[in-house]
Amino acid sequence: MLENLRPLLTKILEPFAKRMNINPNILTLISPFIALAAAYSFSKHLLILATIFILLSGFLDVADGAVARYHNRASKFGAFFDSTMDRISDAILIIGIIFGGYCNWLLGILLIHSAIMVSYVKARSESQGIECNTGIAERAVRLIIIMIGSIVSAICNNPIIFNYFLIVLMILSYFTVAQRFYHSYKQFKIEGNNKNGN
Ligand SMILES: CC(C)CCC[C@@H](C)CCC[C@@H](C)CCC[C@@H](C)CCOC[C@@H](COP(=O)(O)O[C@@H]1[C@H](O)[C@H](OP(=O)(O)O)[C@@H](O)[C@H](O)[C@H]1O)OCC[C@H](C)CCC[C@H](C)CCC[C@H](C)CCCC(C)C
Ligand SMILES: Nc1ccn([C@@H]2O[C@H](COP(=O)(O)O)[C@@H](O)[C@H]2O)c(=O)n1
Ligand SMILES: [Mg+2]
Ligand SMILES: [Mg+2]
Repeated sequence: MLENLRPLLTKILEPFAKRMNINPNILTLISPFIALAAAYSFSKHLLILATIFILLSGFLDVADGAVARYHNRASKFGAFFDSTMDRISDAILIIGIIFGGYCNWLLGILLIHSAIMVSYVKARSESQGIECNTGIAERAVRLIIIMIGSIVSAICNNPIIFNYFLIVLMILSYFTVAQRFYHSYKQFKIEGNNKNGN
């Protein structure tokens, strides 16, 4: 959904990437620790601070790729490491939200499950050679929903508002799983038909 913004983002991040001639894996590794700070902030009901940490963690997630590409350091391990750290960050954030009491354990489990399923379906599809960059609630969108929910809830001083945003997040995440599954199903079918000469 936000993939169209990538060229613009690459341009914006260029001056940063130019100056940061370091191993991009360092940025990738720092990101989950910042997510941990966000989770701790959620557990202490510091919603605005948590949002700032999510923004910073998300920034590192876009910066690692930008640095890797700018300095020709992009690697297959880097892509794998980036994706793995993102899954860890996703779970850490939700655990902090559960500890903060912004959702019950069932919604929390479903949020973690749906977030992991979104990228699992993509990863399995891509492992079979099918590109799967589709679906409404990719990671950036999921983080933005959490940030907006957190900020609105802080401004209105009403934790229930955050809970409503989390319910929407869970629904959109499972919807994305279905979108990616259907997309892959169609591609596998086309591939099968081509092989059979239909
Ligand atoms: C607060 C300050 C101290 C520091 C802040 C720095 C500022 C300069 C702000 C920077 C803003 C901005 C650049 C930060 C964006 C944050 C975040 C919302 C974006 C996170 O992007 C994730 C990224 C993931 O891509 P990646 O390839 O690394 O990882 C893939 C991912 O894990 C996939 O998972 P899934 O399938 O999607 O679930 C895996 O499958 C892949 O394998 C894996 O590779 O995505 C980047 C895509 C987009 C192009 C990003 C567009 C971002 C927009 C421009 C964001 C605008 C954000 C606004 C600033 C948000 C404001 C909200 C407000 C605070 C309420
Ligand atoms: N440590 C890393 C992180 C990322 N990459 C490369 O960037 C791609 C992801 O780009 P984002 O802008 O979305 O972060 C990833 O697929 C890798 O090619 C890397 O090499 N090393
Ligand atoms: Mg990244
Ligand atoms: Mg990432």
